[in-house]
Amino acid sequence: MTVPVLTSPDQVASTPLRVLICDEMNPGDLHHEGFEIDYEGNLPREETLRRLPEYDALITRSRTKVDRELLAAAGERLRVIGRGGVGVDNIDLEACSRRGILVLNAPESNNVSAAELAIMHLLAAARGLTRSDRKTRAGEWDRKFLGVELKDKTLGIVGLGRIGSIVADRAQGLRLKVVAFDPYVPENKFERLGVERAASLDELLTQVDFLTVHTPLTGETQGMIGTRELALLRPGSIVVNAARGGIVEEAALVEALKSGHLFGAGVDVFVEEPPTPDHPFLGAPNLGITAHLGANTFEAQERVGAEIVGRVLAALHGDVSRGAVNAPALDARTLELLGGHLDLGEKLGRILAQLLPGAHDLEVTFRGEFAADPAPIVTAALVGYLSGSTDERPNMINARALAKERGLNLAVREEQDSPDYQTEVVVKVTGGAQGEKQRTRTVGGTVFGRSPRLTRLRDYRVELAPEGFILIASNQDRPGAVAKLSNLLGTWGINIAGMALGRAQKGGQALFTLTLDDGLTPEQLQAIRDLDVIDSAFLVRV
Ligand SMILES: NC(=O)c1ccc[n+]([C@@H]2O[C@H](COP(=O)([O-])OP(=O)(O)OC[C@H]3O[C@@H](n4cnc5c(N)ncnc54)[C@H](O)[C@@H]3O)[C@@H](O)[C@H]2O)c1
Ligand SMILES: O=C(O)[C@H](O)COP(=O)(O)O
Repeated sequence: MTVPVLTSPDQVASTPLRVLICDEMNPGDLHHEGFEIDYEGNLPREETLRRLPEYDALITRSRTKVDRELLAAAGERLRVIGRGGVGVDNIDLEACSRRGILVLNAPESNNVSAAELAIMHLLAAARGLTRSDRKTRAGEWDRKFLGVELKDKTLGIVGLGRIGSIVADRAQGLRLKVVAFDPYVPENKFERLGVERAASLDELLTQVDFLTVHTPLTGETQGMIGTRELALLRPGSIVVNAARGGIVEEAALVEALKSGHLFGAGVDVFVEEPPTPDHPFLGAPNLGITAHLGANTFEAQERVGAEIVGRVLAALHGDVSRGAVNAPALDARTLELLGGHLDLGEKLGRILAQLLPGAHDLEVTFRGEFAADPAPIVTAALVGYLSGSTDERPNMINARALAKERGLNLAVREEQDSPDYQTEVVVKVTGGAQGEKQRTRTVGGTVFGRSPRLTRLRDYRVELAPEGFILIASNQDRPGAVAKLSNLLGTWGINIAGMALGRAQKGGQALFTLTLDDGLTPEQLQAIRDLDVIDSAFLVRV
């Protein structure tokens, strides 16, 4: 795979490349040959916008919103944006990609500090720190308050990534039992960390005394802890959010504190930062607040500065192997030859991520003759399999490294013969706890012209355009099943865009796959599962 060379060596030698750091960090040594780095700390936004056209790269933290306005102000010169930290939700990645701007982050540098802050919030809430501090300052010597011990209690972690894992380790040091919910992480990571795996979020919530969230803010995690979820927690629980504002719904959290259902809470992050003076958090009882300080330690900012400056300078020299968040980068010729297959690989990966997340093995089989080295199709399948579960936005540059970090083993097989199609790509994932029965899921596809087609789902042959929503239903092969299902979809006004039937043998288990123009509500999916002619049904989004 070829990555874009952002700057030719001649250019580097003749004109210094200019980098603007507009947010506060410890940028370390600013003298690097061939570069001019301006560190401005908290540069006012209008100044950033005014000066940006003179720079090749911009380095920010979460304070600076990299939106369309900023990109428009930047003009043509800006080619790299470095985020000194993990979360890139302040950056419009789509707009950056469209303008050909590479976005990098520094996800390794501040995770210890963020994890320690989460533990601090847990302890502070358990012992009523903010309440006692406020009262004592106001002249009230209140020694009646009774806190709770952490020892022998259970901590629930949502998101067992870099920070969640460190929190688990520190919590075990405090003699807490740790249970986590993270469907995207393989079993061996739970085993290595000595953390019990919860099969679902609800299962986690009902068995913990304390809850802390450490996921990125995605469509799936936004509001994932709301009124219903908080009610599932035991009375007297404590909730911590040092990840992103809105993962725990703000109004629901305030309500649960006011009603006394929660003993306390700690937050480091808000939906809108800084919060307005009338924000309901500010009057909520036993709620410890910090001003998005998770990464604010001397140590973290020293590491963040060195890491992001190093990555940005390397990228300006054409090395985008570390920290790339956006921009799949293949040369035009490979894209031309493999384009449809890359799209296919990503779609197969995305389908498998929904059928069997958290796998430990992913195997890709290539059948037939491909117009170019098919290796990038493996990367595309990884992009699809890993997307939606990490802040790092898997792409063609970082997907293999992310897979390695997650303990996802890769295998590739090539078969010369492709009996049914000119080429076929089959992707199989395997997951499950060590010593337990392993589950596998297989999907396959081919390309007609430049359009991907599904050719195989589990052990069944299908032929379907993988688009929109795919309903996968299995039943005993007998008359009437399709009619009952399509009638039901018809009563909900849901249009069937395509359909494929497959069966292992006459009268045996059959699988039908329908592509739908719209999704289904959980109730509609349940109604399908309840049909007497259906054994199981899943909906995947491609
Ligand atoms: N407060 C701060 O200053 C501060 C500092 C650093 C990071 N952060 C935030 O902390 C969060 C975690 O960072 P990280 O570096 O550990 O990220 P990470 O990508 O290493 O880990 C995130 C984990 O969340 C899991 N996940 C994703 N979607 C999920 C879902 N729907 N349900 C359960 N688990 C899910 C992923 O599988 C992954 O293991 C991010 O939101 C980041 O922005 C905050
Ligand atoms: O995502 C992150 O890295 C943290 O939220 C830290 O953000 P900050 O660099 O703006 O403190």
